[in-house]
Amino acid sequence: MRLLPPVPFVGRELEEDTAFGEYVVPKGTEVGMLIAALHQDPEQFPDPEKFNPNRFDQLNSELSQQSSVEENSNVRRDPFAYIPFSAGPRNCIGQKFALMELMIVVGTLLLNFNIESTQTREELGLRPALTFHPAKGIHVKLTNRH
Ligand code: HEM
Repeated sequence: MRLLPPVPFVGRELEEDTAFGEYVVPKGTEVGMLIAALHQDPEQFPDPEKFNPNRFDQLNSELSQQSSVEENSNVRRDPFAYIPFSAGPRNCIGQKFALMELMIVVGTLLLNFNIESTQTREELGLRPALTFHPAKGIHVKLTNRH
């Protein structure tokens, strides 16, 4: 969700002149926000290329009460540094459903199987479109744990 966010970018049309740092972008401009790049900001995620789920550990014990993805981010991190479901009034309406589904599916798989990837990240052959797709599928080896 951080390194390869399924939705790599979102767009908005500015309703008013908006300042981004030293630049003022006029009303009506279409702005693209590259979530995939945002998630690799080394100031927010040191050693950004590294897959390290422990980055999100701090509040994991509160996961069951979590009401938004941001709450599961490191508290010292900018609240908008990690936005796989976007943010604001038009963010993902399926966010909570998707997270529940993810936890159930991934949890059930991990309880029952050891999972080993047979590809490197480069071999996934990412095909960026509206959503990120692996060009040739995701190949894993499952070994029964029981
Ligand atoms: C891991 C899974 C998912 C991710 C990463 C994801 C991500 C996103 C993102 C980034 C947006 C764009 C929001 C924006 O423009 O600011 C979006 C919109 C949306 N998503 Fe998801 N989504 C996921 C799963 C789902 C599911 C399961 C559903 C429905 C059951 C869903 C329904 C929607 C809808 C209806 C919108 C449009 C909301 C609007 O424009 O008001 N998504 N999603």
